[in-house]
Amino acid sequence: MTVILAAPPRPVALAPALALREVTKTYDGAHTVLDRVSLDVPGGAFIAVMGAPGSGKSTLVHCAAALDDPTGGEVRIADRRVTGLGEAKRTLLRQGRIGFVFQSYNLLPSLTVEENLAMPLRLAGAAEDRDWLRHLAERTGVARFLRRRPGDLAAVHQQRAAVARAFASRPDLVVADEPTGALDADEAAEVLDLMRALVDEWAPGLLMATGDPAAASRAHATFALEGGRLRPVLTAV
Ligand SMILES: Nc1ncnc2c1ncn2[C@@H]1O[C@H](COP(=O)(O)OP(=O)(O)OP(=O)(O)O)[C@@H](O)[C@H]1O
Repeated sequence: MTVILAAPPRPVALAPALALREVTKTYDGAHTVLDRVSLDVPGGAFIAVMGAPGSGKSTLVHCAAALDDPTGGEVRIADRRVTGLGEAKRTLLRQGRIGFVFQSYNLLPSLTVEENLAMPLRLAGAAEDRDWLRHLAERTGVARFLRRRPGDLAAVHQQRAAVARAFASRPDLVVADEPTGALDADEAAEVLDLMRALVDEWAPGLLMATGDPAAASRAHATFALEGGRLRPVLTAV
């Protein structure tokens, strides 16, 4: 019998995957990097934030993903207020509800690809779901590498595995910080197409920081971060 795995069921989300309200981040009491930034990332939306080096893209992503606390304003993930949560609750929220893709993959080198993919579910205390992990690995093109260690893989396959890991817990939100920064143009296109397809199929919100206009062009919408403020980038139709 052939078992066909459907896309993972998701409840209809009324709240956006991510809501930033008047988020401000000031370093050292003087250096304001984010200045009252508001942004909604609905489920099923791939949103890019572009900006020059040092404009605050990583700061924005870190505040959005509960890795850092804003100085002011509010962050909500799937209608859960993140701002003001204690570290233990924020860790639980990150493990269960947020997926991460970094420029340098950040796979655990001593674990196999399969163990890396299983890690988010394990950390979130969820039951192991081998059918889901197998489906995820096939969908992201890393099934043939499951027994290998990340260091044995080409860069593009490492990033595919990192994308798989980011979606493993069926998160509300995926954040990607320069996910193509270590890849050549063809590899970057491959990874971006994969991320876009997974957002379209599985409907988390995805917030990507990038300095690369070609990467941003794969998003549903793009914003520029300048002087601490976000402005929509209009694209030609
Ligand atoms: N922990 C910190 N303490 C003090 N200043 C910081 C800290 N983190 C970042 N900054 C400063 O905030 C500004 C924005 O940094 P951030 O890394 O968010 O920008 P970015 O757009 O992601 O840059 P890049 O593209 O070069 O990674 C920079 O001037 C940086 O030096």
